Amino acid sequence: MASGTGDDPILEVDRVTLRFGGVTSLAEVSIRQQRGELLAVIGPNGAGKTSLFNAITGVYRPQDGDIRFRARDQRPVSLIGKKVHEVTKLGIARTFQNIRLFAALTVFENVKIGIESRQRTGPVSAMLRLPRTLREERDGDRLATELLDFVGLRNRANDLAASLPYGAQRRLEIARALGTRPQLLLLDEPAAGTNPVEKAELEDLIRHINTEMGLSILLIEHDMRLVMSLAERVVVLNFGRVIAEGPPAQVQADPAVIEAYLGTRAYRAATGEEASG
Ligand SMILES: Nc1ncnc2c1ncn2[C@@H]1O[C@H](COP(=O)(O)OP(=O)(O)OP(=O)(O)O)[C@@H](O)[C@H]1O
Repeated sequence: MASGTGDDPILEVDRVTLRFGGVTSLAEVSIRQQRGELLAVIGPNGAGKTSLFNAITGVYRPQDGDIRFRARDQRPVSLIGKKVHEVTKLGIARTFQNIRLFAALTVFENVKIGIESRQRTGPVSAMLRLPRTLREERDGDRLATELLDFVGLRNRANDLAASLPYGAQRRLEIARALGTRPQLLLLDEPAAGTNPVEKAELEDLIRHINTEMGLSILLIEHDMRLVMSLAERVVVLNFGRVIAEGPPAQVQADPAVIEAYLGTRAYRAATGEEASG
């Protein structure tokens, strides 16, 4: 759901280089995402996809380059040197490749944690239960219920997060991320480990977040069918470099991409070839 025809980037990754000792996980990576766009980042294992998310969200600080985020009606802000919670406050949320939920808390409480990370009340006013605290709490409860409704988990609100089936845990993680009221949502392999039914539900959910909520989405996903069906544009990383970008069909037919993927599980899944080694 790219917004109009004008150039209105929400995220600009500008020649970013990230190294760990001798390993270069991102090499002069440049990516420009338009507001409202559902952009996928693909690439073989170790290509640098999660490193890119970690660089955007303040987990890692790149040695070179800049990353700029522009919230609606705001000036661009550099994310370099920002802490994880500062990046969240600016309007960027993420989910993780390996689900990170509070297993011993309820479904509702998990979403409330996301919401409270953006609320303004400090510990003192929370303790004194000042009017603003009470109002924020009511608003937070309402938003949590709406989000659980949106991801189809309202009837599981009081269950422990750990008791949910795997696909539902993935949807809960997305609800928690949405609780921070992001403008840009980073999804790191949201369908990993899910069965075909759960995958179809996640596909619908991701599409709705993009079209109904109007959020920009940056999606890392190994499932090519999902990428091809959801993404408007695809960026391909290999050994930390961007080797191709464009509409899904064009990227899929790109010889450099085919070569990078040849023999990998993702390629076989995409082409329907049998796993022959
Ligand atoms: N904290 C770290 N310390 C050292 N090397 C790292 C670190 N994080 C990432 N790397 C290296 O950076 C490279 C890119 O890794 P990254 O996890 O970003 O790839 P990926 O594309 O997300 O892979 P996958 O699809 O397997 O998740 C790899 O060589 C990895 O070993």
